[in-house]
Amino acid sequence: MSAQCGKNVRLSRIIKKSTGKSVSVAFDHGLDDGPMLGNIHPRETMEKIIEGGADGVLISPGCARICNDLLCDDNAPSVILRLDWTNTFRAPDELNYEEGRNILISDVESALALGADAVLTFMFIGYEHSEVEAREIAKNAEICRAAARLGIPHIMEPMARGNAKRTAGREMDPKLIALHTRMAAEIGADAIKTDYTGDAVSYAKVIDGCPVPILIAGGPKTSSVKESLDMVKGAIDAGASGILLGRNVVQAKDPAEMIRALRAIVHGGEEVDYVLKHFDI
Ligand SMILES: O=C[C@H](O)COP(=O)(O)O
Repeated sequence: MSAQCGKNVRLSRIIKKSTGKSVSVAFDHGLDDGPMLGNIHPRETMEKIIEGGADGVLISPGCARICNDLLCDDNAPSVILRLDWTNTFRAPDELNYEEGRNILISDVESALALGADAVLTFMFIGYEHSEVEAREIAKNAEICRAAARLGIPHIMEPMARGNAKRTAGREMDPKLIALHTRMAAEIGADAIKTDYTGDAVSYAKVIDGCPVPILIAGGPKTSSVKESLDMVKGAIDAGASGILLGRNVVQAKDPAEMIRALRAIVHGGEEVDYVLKHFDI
């Protein structure tokens, strides 16, 4: 029971009790994709994330060290530590891999030592060779058991990727998202970060079939700010427990102001038009 107490306390720092929602930022791109707009100088971006008032921030073990003093600030977000690395997002366009590869780079004990309030791992489904998918499940089950022993929430990030005919190009397919989010919940996820389907009606069905909180992932920066706000509003209207957005925050004109705008929608229940009018985003 005491380990569950630890999970509850830590998860409440990320998904706030007052609204049942979270505005968290994914800032782990350097680990898989290297330097890019928004992460060239990690400490500068982290200062913006803190200024905006994010509830949680997803970072790599290295970034937890680089930003250690910033993460001790009064208003610093909770740390969600990424425990795995992947080349899935670079393949196949950059390196011509047939399929992505994924591997653990840290563990739950190390995450606690770095100050994490939660750990997070990918759970890819849909690779051509089913043993890769099986390894993904085994990886998540292993981390899940360690997290349960040590009282730290395990957020799983299930995603339909790979070249297999049954998943290729179907990342936002409501049936696949319903499948992998439910699988993650049944393995033991405390919360889930995953793709949005693109509309509130189909997402409400995903959420209805998933017994643990879902935070949406953002994906590439949208062509307009309104598009990303519409995505967030749709997910919240569908019953999502919040957001764990990356590029649409860290590549925004002003990431701090973007976080404040997102908080108005997610925690404040504001409409997109109101936010566009009242925030300089
Ligand atoms: O899942 C990977 C990263 O957390 C990316 O986040 P993003 O797609 O919202 O930029």
